[in-house]
Amino acid sequence: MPTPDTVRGAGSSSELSLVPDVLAVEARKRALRRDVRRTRRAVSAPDAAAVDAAVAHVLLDCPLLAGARRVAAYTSLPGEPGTRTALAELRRRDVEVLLPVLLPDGDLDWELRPAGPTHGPLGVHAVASADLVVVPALAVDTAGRRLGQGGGSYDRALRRVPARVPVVAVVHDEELLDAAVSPLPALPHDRLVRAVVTPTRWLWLAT
Ligand SMILES: Nc1nc2c(c(=O)[nH]1)N(C=O)[C@@H](CNc1ccc(C(=O)N[C@@H](CCC(=O)O)C(=O)O)cc1)CN2
Ligand SMILES: Nc1ncnc2c1ncn2[C@@H]1O[C@H](COP(=O)(O)OP(=O)(O)OP(=O)(O)O)[C@@H](O)[C@H]1O
Repeated sequence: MPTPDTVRGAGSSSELSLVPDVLAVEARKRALRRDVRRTRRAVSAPDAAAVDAAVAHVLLDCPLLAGARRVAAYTSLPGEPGTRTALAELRRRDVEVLLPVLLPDGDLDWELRPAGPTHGPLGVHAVASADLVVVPALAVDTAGRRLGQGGGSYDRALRRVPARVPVVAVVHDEELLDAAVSPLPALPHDRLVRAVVTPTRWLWLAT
């Protein structure tokens, strides 16, 4: 699959000439984030509650979760497809849930819910102990590219996740883009996600 938006990283012989490309990719990411945030602000409270329930239904029914004992996830923020029902159901099923704690440098520490024998943050590498990692995104394309909030937090966290552990992003249906038609802009540091969950379906991505 062509990836015209993927820019080669440091070490390339034409590194300097790529700087404007990097700036252009970052500008395209910013514009896309602005568009998605604007659309997300328009979601009504009743719709958000229905989406929260629908996400739980899709996520908990999908084979990604089968057998998982520890899941890294997140508590949804306003506008994001809700994760509250799914988190409550995971706890009801006695699945351990790791939740992110944003560090001052943008990296992510992790807390266990319910708390384990040791309370408090477990360290940035705790995400490696999950059987499944559920990540927020503003958009995802079918090649697995993910557009996040722009802090680079999950790019760092996902580097620590073993390759065998599936990473699944949660987006609204219209935020899942066809990579052949509208590929998301991406840079070398961007980590791909393996699957996506929307309020209506889940699917593996071409990674
Ligand atoms: N639910 C959730 N938790 C998360 C993330 C996330 O994207 N979603 N993160 C992902 O890394 C980390 C926290 N980073 C975040 C960074 C920015 C925003 C945010 O709400 N940004 C504003 C826009 C700010 C701006 O314009 O610059 C917004 O969305 O309106 C949220 C989380 C860890 N926890
Ligand atoms: N491994 C890393 N270490 C330090 N900084 C990084 C790392 N990966 C990415 N960054 C930086 O984070 C910034 C934002 O990256 P990017 O636009 O990909 O964020 P994002 O994936 O959309 O956000 P998030 O993961 O927080 O939701 C970039 O300036 C990038 O250089």
